[in-house]
Order: sequence, then C-alpha cells, then structure tokens
Amino acid sequence: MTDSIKKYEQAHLDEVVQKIKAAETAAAKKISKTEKDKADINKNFYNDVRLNTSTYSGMMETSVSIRQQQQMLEERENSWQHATDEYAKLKKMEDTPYFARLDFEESGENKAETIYIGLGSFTDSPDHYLVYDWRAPISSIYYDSKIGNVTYETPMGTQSVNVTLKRQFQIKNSKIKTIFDTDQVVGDQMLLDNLNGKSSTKMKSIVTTIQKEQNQIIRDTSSDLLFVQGAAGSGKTAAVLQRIAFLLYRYRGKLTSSQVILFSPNQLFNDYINQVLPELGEQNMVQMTYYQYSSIRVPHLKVENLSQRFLEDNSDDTNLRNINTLKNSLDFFKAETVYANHLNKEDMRFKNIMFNKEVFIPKEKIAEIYYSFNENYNLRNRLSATKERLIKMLNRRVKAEMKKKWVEDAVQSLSREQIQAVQSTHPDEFQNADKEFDFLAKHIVIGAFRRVRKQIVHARFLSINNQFVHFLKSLPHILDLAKYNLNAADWQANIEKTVAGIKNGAISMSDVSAYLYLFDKISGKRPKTDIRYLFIDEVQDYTAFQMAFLKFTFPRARFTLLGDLNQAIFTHENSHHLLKELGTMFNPEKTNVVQLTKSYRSTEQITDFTKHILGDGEAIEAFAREGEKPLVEVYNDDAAAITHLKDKIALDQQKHDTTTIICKTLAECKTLYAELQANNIEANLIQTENQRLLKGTLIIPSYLAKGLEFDSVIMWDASADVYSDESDRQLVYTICTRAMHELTIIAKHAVTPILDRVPKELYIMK
Ligand SMILES: Nc1ncnc2c1ncn2[C@@H]1O[C@H](COP(=O)(O)OP(=O)(O)OP(=O)(O)O)[C@@H](O)[C@H]1O
Repeated sequence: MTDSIKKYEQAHLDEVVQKIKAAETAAAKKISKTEKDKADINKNFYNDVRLNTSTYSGMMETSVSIRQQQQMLEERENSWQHATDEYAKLKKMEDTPYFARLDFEESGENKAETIYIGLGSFTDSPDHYLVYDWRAPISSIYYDSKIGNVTYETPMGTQSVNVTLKRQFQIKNSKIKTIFDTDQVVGDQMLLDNLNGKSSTKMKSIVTTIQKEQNQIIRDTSSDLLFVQGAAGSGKTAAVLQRIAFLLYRYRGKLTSSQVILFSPNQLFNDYINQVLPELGEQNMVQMTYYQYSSIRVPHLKVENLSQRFLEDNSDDTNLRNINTLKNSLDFFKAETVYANHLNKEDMRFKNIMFNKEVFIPKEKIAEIYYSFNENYNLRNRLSATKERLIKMLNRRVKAEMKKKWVEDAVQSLSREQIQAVQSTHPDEFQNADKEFDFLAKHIVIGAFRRVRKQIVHARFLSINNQFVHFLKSLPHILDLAKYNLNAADWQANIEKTVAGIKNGAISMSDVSAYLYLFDKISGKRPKTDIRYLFIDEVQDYTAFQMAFLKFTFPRARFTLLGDLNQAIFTHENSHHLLKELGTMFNPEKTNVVQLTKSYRSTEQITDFTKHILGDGEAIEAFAREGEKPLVEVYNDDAAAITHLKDKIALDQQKHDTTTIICKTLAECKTLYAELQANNIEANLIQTENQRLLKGTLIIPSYLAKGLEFDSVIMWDASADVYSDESDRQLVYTICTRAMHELTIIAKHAVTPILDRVPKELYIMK
C-alpha cells in the first residue's frame, strides 16, 4: 500500500473522528441540559402544580396539573436516555469508526460513490452517511462480492452496481494500522490475522471478516426453517449471533430482543457468548438451555442434568438405548398427540377437590361434568367450561355450608374488632340478629372457600402424574413397540422406573418433554406466540421429540437451527435422522439447508487430522493457517503420563497459551485433578455448567466442552479401553476439534482404535 493512500485514508479517518467528537460534545451538552431540566422540574414541582382540593373542579385541575408535570419529566427522561445511548455509541465508534471502504457506480449512472462500513452508522446531517452500518443492504456487497458488476438485495428489490474498489482497514485508537485492497470476497490476510489470535474466555464478534456463506445465513429473511449443518469450527455460532444482530436491525421497530430466544447447549456456553451481542450494540435476547427451560416448568421435579444424561446415553444397556430412541422420536410425539386428542372422549384422570380434609367435589362428579360438554369442545375449552361449572357449584354450596357447626363456632369466636370490620362492609343496619349472623357466616364461608376456589382456578383437580403414567401404559395400543426392538415387558419395566423416579421427585430428560407436552395439552396452555425467532445451537443433541415440542410451544417463531451431525454426543447416530424428521415438520418450500464446510477454528494440521476421525466422505476444508501436527503419546505408566502433562502445561504457559485438558467423564476429571494437585500443578476443574470459564489451565468433561474452543487442548486418557466403541467416534471428534493451535492426545498402554482411520503422516506418534 503506497504511503499516499495511507496518508489520504488517515486524513479521511481524522475528519470522521473529528465529526464523531463534535457529535459527542453535542450529545454531552444534551445530557447535561436534560439533567438540569429534570432537576428543575423536580425542584419546582410543588410551585408549578396548582394544588386545590377544596372543590371537585379544583381537584380535577390539580390532577391535570400533576399529570402535566409528570409528562414533562418523562419527556426529559426520554431525551436524556436517548442522548446517553447516543453518547455511549459515539464513544465506542471513536476508536474504530469503520473497517472497510467500497467504491462503486450504480448501474446506469456515471456517478462514483464511496462508502465506509462500520459496526454502526454515523451521519453528520440527515441522510448524509459518513459510516454505514454493516447490516445495511449496501454493506452486503462487502461480504458477498468481488470487484466488478454485482447485485445486492434491498427491501425494495435487487439492485446492481459496479464495484471498483474494496478496501479493508485495521484501525486502533483512531489510527490506521493496516490497509488491504482486495479483489477477493473478504481478504484472507485479515481473516488470518484474526484467527491467529489467542483464545479467550469470551467469544469475539466476527463482523469484519464474515465469509460469504456465513453472510447468507446471517441475512436470510425468507425461511421458516434455516438449518445450518456446519463442520466443527466453521463459524455456526459466530454467524448466528451476527444473524440475531442483523434481524434486530433489519426489523427495528417491529422486532425486539425479547421476541428472540436462543437455546444453547449449556450455561458455560451462555457465559462464553454473552459479550458478542452487546459488542454489536444490541441488547441480549432470552438465552437458556433446554434443561433450564424444562426445569423451570416442573419445579416439583428434578430434571436429569447433563452429566447424568451423558452417562445414561453412553451406557451399554441396549434396552435403555432402545427405550430412549423411542421416547425421543417423532413417533412418540405423534402417539402422545393421538392420546391427548382421545382424552376429549374418555380417560381423563381427576383428583377429588378437598375442603377441610374431606372430599368436597368427588372426582367422579368432575369427570361427569368434564364429559358433559359436546364433542365440539377441545381440551382447552372443555377444561375452562368445567372450571366455570365447578365455581358455580361452589357458589351454590355457600348457603348449605353456612348452616354447619364449624361456621357457627367460627362466628362465635370472632372478636369485637373482627365483627366490626366485617360489619363495616355492610351498607345498612341489620334488620335482626339472624340477618347479622347470616352476614357474618357468609363472610366466613366465602373466606374458607377461597382455598377451594384456588384449586378450581388452578385446575389442581387434574392429575398430571397419573395421566402421564396412563399415557405410557396406553402406548402399546397406539404404537408398535417392536419397531423399536422392545416388547411389552421391557416397556412395563421402564414405566415402573419412571413412576419410581417421579415418586422420588425426579424425571429423566427423555420423559420431561413428554410430560410437559401432555400437561400443556390437557391444561390448554396457550402457545407462546410472542417469540418470532428461535435459535438452537448444537441442534444435533436435540431429539425429534424436543423439536416437535418446541414447534408446538413457539408456533409463530421462525427456526434457525445450527449443528454438526457429526458432533452428536447425546443422540449419536440418530442425529442423522433429525434432518429427515424436521423435514416433515416445516414447509419444504420455506426450508433452507445450508452447509458450511470450511473450518476456521483450528490450524490446517489439526483440521486435517480431525476430519479423518470421521468417515472419509466428510467434506471438511481446512483454512490455511499453519501449526504443529497433533501429537499422540502413549505411556505405560501413570507417573510418566503425568510428568509429561506437567511439562506440556509449563511449555504452553511460556507461549501464553491456555491449556485445557478434556476428559471423557466428570469422574475422570476429578481423578486427574487430584493427581495434578498432588504434583503441585495448578488447574481449575469445571464440574458443572454453572461455573465460569476462568483463565489458566482448565480440566473439563467432554460434554461441557461443547461449542467452546481453547488454544491448546490435551485429550486426557484417550486409551483404547476408555473410547472402545464405535459410538464414541463423534465424541472423540468433538473433543479434538476444540483445539485452535495445538492438540495433544495422551493415552495409557494403547490409544483408542477410533484414531486408526487417521493416516499416520498427519500426526506425530511418541
Ligand atoms: N468469518 C470469520 N471471521 C473470523 N473468525 C471466524 C469466522 N468464522 C468463524 N470464526 C472463528 O472460528 C472459531 C469457530 O467458530 P464457531 O465457534 O462459531 O464455530 P462452530 O461452527 O459453532 O463450531 P462447533 O460446532 O465446533 O462448536 C471462532 O473462534 C470464530 O470466532
């Protein structure tokens, strides 16, 4: 890049920064002015308000005048907020106002235009843009196209332009560090610079180097289902966060962050990504794990956590695996829907409504009422009609109850103050003592019936536990168990296990969705129609049942699902059916399946190694970033393995790399942690997803490392007897693909046969 260009661009940058600073000064003035106005209004409140409460019109006037003062305060408050936000935005911009420049001519016009692109837009007068937001329609050229004639989409339709220059900048503290002119889509040099950086406990924004295929995901506005299948490290998570920011910008005024929900694989991951969006200037959306979502909804039951689920899914019990395959399937969801619909005719389970430890309305009576409505009723209005009838029954019972002995006793024991308080609610004098007694008795009965009323209003007479068990028992009549290699006895045994669990206040992950779905169906819970966009990261670990349930719960949401079918550590091979099953849930014309094959996280050497762990046919392309070949080390005794581990950690520390040791299970992590402590090696053990990712050496179980990345990864105890089975292949792949710069695999006696597929020249064996 010639000096004159650099000089020219720095002068332009200086000019923009100057204008940003001028805007900052204006915003700061506005902030102090509105602050002063607010203080004045508060100070003069009682001087300015005309207080007159002696006449009706005086009171009206007073209230109007108070309202006016309040409105003035609110207006100042809004302007203050606006100016403060503006000021914060400008402050952020001042450091790095933009990262790219585009020169182009609009078709048919001979006028050359130059625009600069940054994290947000900046104008010095209305419609005079000094910087365009990266999400503006015109900015997509920067991500999508090379030099020459290109088209881009706008809300008004397709536009064409002739691009004559694409320039990228690296700017820090308002100074240009580097400039690249590129005829490429997004120059590799800038990407390489970004990827060479060290890992951090927080994910970074990729705005400046979004790749063309990622941009298509980010800017998709037409699909109901956008399914992104992407290799490990291909930027699925990074792209989806940019997509959220894009959608909030594109539909600003119509879409707010509270209408967006992101399901993430675990809470550690939530913590990892929570700085990406604020960095983009967006408020965070609702973000949770499926476990959190289901746990909140069944506070009386403890839902199986990640660690328990991992152990169960990886157990050798084929019967249990078959049961889970069935419970996780779309067939099971459909069977439950059939079952729920049939409850419109019969088999609804009820509990007695109790009062003072006695049956007040027997369950048989409730059933009679419930089924007295004609067949046009659905479960929701059948339930509300039943509630209405029960409330009427309750009201009719007040008179009869007033005659009971306990009521007489209660009236007798009322204190003088209590009697006076009740009487004061009666407008006239009582005609006689009987009338007075009736009034007090009625008051007492209605008070006591409040508990019954609550049981009715909250539908506590439904018996979700019994109903769920009844559904499980009915299943063999709805669905052919043999299709899942199960027989009636297997199924019965599993029902008993579920019942025992619920009695102990626990429920498995595979049962909880079915339990909630049935509950929602029978209680007629309204779906959540306010959520417009739903995102799921690591969707390969979701079951078809969960997906169908989410679709039922969020019927108006557009779904963006990201995953890697090769990293299914819970659903294993079944994950490959997920896409097929999803295909039946969404309109195929509004479904877009995008594949990302280029992996950005790891060095070329690591990506070449990891892709061979999978089948040969996997189309995974490495990004050309050089590093060492992965190391595979096999030791015959534990002490030697630990000594080597110690050396490796020390070496990484010298290079300022963070080392993360990934073991298969939590139990193995704990054993290793104890051994490291005994050898005076400092490390942080991540045991649960509620912890934070700390700097320094980490030890983490495989299922919690999902979605994360680290400078140097050590796969600990990759021995043949720990990863013995074909079913561990996806897990090994997931672990190894967490490494950005270095990968070391340590085994005892013999390394897992899962690595047999990897050509010897792709790693160093020690
Ligand atoms: N366009 C890009 N520019 C800069 N960095 C990128 C880009 N795309 C991806 N990356 C980086 O590559 C790494 C992997 O990205 P990300 O975690 O989004 O991948 P993923 O597909 O979700 O991976 P996994 O499925 O393994 O969890 C991150 O460090 C991300 O910042």
